[in-house]
Amino acid sequence: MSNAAASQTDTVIEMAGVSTSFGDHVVHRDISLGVRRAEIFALIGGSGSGKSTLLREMILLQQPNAGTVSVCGVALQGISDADALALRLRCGVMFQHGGLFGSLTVLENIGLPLREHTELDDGLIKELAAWKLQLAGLKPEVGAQYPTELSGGMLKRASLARALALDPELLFLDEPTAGLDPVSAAGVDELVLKLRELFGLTIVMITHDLDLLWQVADRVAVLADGSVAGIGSMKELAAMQLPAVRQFFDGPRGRQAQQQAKQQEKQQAKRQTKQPTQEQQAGSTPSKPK
Ligand SMILES: Nc1ncnc2c1ncn2[C@@H]1O[C@H](COP(=O)(O)OP(=O)(O)OP(=O)(O)O)[C@@H](O)[C@H]1O
Repeated sequence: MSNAAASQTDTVIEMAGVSTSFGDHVVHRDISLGVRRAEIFALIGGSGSGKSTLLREMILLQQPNAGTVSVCGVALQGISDADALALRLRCGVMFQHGGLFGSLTVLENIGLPLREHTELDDGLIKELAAWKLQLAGLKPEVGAQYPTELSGGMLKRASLARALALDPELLFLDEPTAGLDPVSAAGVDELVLKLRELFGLTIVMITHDLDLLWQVADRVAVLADGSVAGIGSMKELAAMQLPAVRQFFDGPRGRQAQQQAKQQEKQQAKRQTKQPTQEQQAGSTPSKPK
């Protein structure tokens, strides 16, 4: 495969020259970016910088005024209803406020996409919903509860379980740790990494959570003044001298998250030097049974 062809298939979401306005209010000016297969890609920016609007444009909830968006190789402009539905079924979305139906139990909420979009019988739907509940880190008994009975962290996990119901290829997370205590938020870091590792999901998330960004994001796009002010790994962004980017790193939370990330990197490096590598293990003589 040529390099050009390889890079095309590796880019799952492609936005080119995207401009968006609401009346006179210009939100995006000529934004271009690509999200690669199986990467964890984050959108950050100040309040009102257009993160949610950009995400909505990726999941067919909004049309830009100009430019092109393609997802999994499908151009979204002028897409037919049938193709739009097919594409939506390949995308799991976890909305910021959960979006679960209050009149349904957690298990019924998780099973809803399966009930709507598959011919599976009730028993199988229940089983699959229970598996997604477990995958999202919730105990089986939570399935019988109603959304109003759940803590903020549990609600996010239940919403994530529903987003995973149809085994999506792409997962969109809108502020997955907003409103969570640090322990619950740290659990989300691990969960996001696990999902990518287990299923090779491509994950796009909006977050203000610097810990989450340092721990899980492969690349981050910083939106400011209608454009992408910077794009790269957190390390690369931290080294940039762009004012819009620096704002995220120079506050007390930014410094703390950076220090924490550096410490974890050091600890990991130490652990790696102590542990024998797989090659070393494979090559070592097995100890004699005692
Ligand atoms: N449907 C709409 N009609 C009019 N204006 C809108 C609409 N949707 C978004 N906007 C405006 O577009 C701008 C960008 O909104 P958006 O929600 O994308 O920002 P954001 O970066 O996600 O903000 P936040 O971090 O506060 O959620 C805001 O000024 C918002 O008021």
